[in-house]
Order: sequence, then structure tokens, then C-alpha cells
Amino acid sequence: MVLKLYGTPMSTCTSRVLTCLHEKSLDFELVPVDLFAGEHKQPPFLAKNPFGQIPALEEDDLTLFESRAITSYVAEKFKGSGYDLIRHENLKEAASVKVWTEVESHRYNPAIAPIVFQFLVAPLQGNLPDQTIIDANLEKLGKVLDVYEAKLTSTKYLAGDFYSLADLHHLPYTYYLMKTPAASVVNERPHVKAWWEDISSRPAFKKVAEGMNFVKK
Ligand SMILES: N[C@@H](CCC(=O)N[C@@H](CSO)C(=O)NCC(=O)O)C(=O)O
Repeated sequence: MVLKLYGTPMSTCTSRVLTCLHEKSLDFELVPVDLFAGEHKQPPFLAKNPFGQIPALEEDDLTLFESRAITSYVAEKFKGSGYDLIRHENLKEAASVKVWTEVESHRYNPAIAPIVFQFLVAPLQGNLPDQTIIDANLEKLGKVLDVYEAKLTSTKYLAGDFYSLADLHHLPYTYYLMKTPAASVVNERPHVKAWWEDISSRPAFKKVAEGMNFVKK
């Protein structure tokens, strides 16, 4: 069984999977996909992900795409290896992990992704950050983080007093957000700030963040 991850470390969604693989102490091969050359839109990669986006994971005859589906598969299949990200021995805790992974996917990600795009990707395409888009999404993100601030006064992490896949899924975009002026949306909320500092200091993510040098400090 060889795990092959197709993507690039600077990509948030690839680094979401990379962090999971490291937390699970798994061996894998990272197969670079050249976004700038449009490799992800060519037939060989489209056969792995018909939507033409990275990452994709191959394990023998299994091919997966969607980073959060990949991390869930890895966390489940290798539940006995490395750190338990899904609380597989406690159904109620596992259910809470599922709640907060859904929150990240449906409420946090749609608000944070456009902000990161405007600050870090638009300039690479020769455009100025669109402050209207940034402001509108900062308001949405602030509302989500107000809920996080309240939750994190009662539990150390989002799903409970244990680090889980729910926290992990937040790492890549928040890492880039913290390199923009919008970092204040985290820093002005003390429990969110403490949570961010805790989860981003885990060795598995620090290793992945070394490859996320898309943004020079
Ligand atoms: N919901 C999917 C999103 C993948 C994605 O946006 N991939 C980006 C790079 S990560 O930011 C991508 O492939 N962008 C290039 C493109 O869309 O052409 C997932 O979680 O895997």
C-alpha cells in the first residue's frame, strides 16, 4: 500500500491533507502538480479529480479527491496510527468532531477563503485586493469567530478538550490569514487567538507550514 498525494504544499487544501498524514505518522509520496503550467486541468490529473483541483490521493486502486474527504478516510483507516483525530473510541466525541468539521466547511471556509484570495492571490494576478469583498467576508468571518470565542471559553478545542480533525481543517487558510492585515479578526478574540497559537504550534503542522512559503513574511 503506497499513499500518493497529488498537489503542492503551498496549496491550502493540499496542506490540510499533509498535516493529517503527519499527525497519523504515515509514509506517503507527495507528487507535485504544476498549477502554473495548468497540469491540474490536463487529462491525466482530471482522471484523478474531474473537477481539476488539487489535492487528490491514490492508494492502490482507490482514488479520492476533496481534501476533507481524504483526511476523514485517512483518519478512519489509520485510526490506530499516530494521533487519534476523530475520537473513534467515543461516539459522542466523534459526533462533536463531525459537527465542527461541518462548521469549518460550510461557515468558516466560505468566509475566510475570499479574504485570503484577495490579499494573497489577486496581487499575483496583477490585481489590487478588492476591499469590498474583504470587508463583506470579514463581517461574516467575525460572526463565525464570535461563536468560536464563546465555545472556546468552555472547551480548549472546538469539538471538546481534545485536538481533533475539526481544528486541523482550519489550519491552512488561517495560517495565510494571519499573514494579512485581517489577522486582527483572530488576534482581537483572546480565546480564538490562544486556540490558534496552540493548534498551529503542533509539530505536524509546523512541518507543513515550512512548505507554505507562498507568502514572504
Ligand atoms: N474543496 C476542495 C477545494 C480544492 C481547491 O480549491 N484546490 C485549489 C488549490 S487549494 O486552494 C486548486 O486546485 N486551485 C486551482 C484551480 O481551482 O484551478 C478541497 O477541499 O479539496
